Amino acid sequence: METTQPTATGLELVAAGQQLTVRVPGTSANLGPGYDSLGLALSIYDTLTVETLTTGELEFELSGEGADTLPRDASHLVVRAINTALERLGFRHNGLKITADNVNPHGRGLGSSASAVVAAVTVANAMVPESAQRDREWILQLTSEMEGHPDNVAPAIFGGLALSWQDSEQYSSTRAEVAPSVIPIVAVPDYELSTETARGLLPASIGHHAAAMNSGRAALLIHALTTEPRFLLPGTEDYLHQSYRAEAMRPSADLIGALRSAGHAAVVSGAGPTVLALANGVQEAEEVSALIASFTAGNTPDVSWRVMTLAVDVEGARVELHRR
Ligand SMILES: Nc1ncnc2c1ncn2[C@@H]1O[C@H](COP(=O)(O)OP(=O)(O)O)[C@@H](O)[C@H]1O
Ligand SMILES: N[C@@H](CCOP(=O)(O)O)C(=O)O
Repeated sequence: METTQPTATGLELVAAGQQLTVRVPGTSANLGPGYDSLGLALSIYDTLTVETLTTGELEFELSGEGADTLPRDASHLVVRAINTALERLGFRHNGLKITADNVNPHGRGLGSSASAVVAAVTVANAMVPESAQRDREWILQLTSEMEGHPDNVAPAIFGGLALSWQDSEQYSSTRAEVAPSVIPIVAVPDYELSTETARGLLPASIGHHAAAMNSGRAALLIHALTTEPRFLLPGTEDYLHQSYRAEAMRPSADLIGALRSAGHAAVVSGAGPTVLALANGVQEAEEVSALIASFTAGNTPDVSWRVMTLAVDVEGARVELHRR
């Protein structure tokens, strides 16, 4: 336990004795050509419960992913995000108990940090009196600022397929409905790659030809995901980021190459190194899983993979319990 001292000047104290639980989906961003703009909410959930205390202390009960490595003090991402959100709302707390059960693997390209800040800001917003609470657009704005890009936080907040964009410092997002036959399959390797490192591998600019090619594929991808999934393979071709990052995730890049050569729409999930395949129907999903198993057994013997057939989450972040 450590004593916390959030900035006190002019801030109101939130009511003590509150307990709030939020369940937040993991997300896969980019989906190939949708760099920093497209993201899909996935049926893999972290659960965060926050209790407001009167002791001025921070208490932690962490289980699952990161339980052994995450800090148990004010530097914990969830505490930092709660403090920032409360301050923006004009409030502060006098101690918190954080209980987190994390399922989403960290540093793998499934938006774990985005899910953590969305959960934290959603909880902070629910902690203040109703008259001071803000809407989900405000949560989108603040969490996009924290992450530096909106493509993971938007689907984590709203669920489904999020199409996000930025005007100067203003972030916006809208949602599209994914065709019911589309099945996401993820292959999560045992090695990590931080988003910050992966972003550092990208060039400062790209040529007009690549930009034009990417625009066409991004437009096609929306149509493929929502209306005609038979176009998923060409729709997931990317010209902006994957090739620059491939050397930092060679086993994942090789698996993507094998899946695409066999006709399956496979991409780097977020900044990697998880591989996301988008199958059109159950039969293709089974073929994808079988190909992942045989390819990884024969070609990436030093890497162990966790393969999950998931669903598209359509709810987004949900406050499940709200007691005062
Ligand atoms: N639930 C969480 N609670 C606290 N910190 C988290 C949580 N999830 C992620 N993080 C932090 O974010 C880092 C991973 O972020 P990042 O490199 O962006 O990868 P990812 O693709 O998983 O979002 C973790 O190493 C950890 O420091
Ligand atoms: N558009 C971002 C997405 C990062 O996603 P993450 O799940 O790896 O955090 C990027 O490609 O850098």
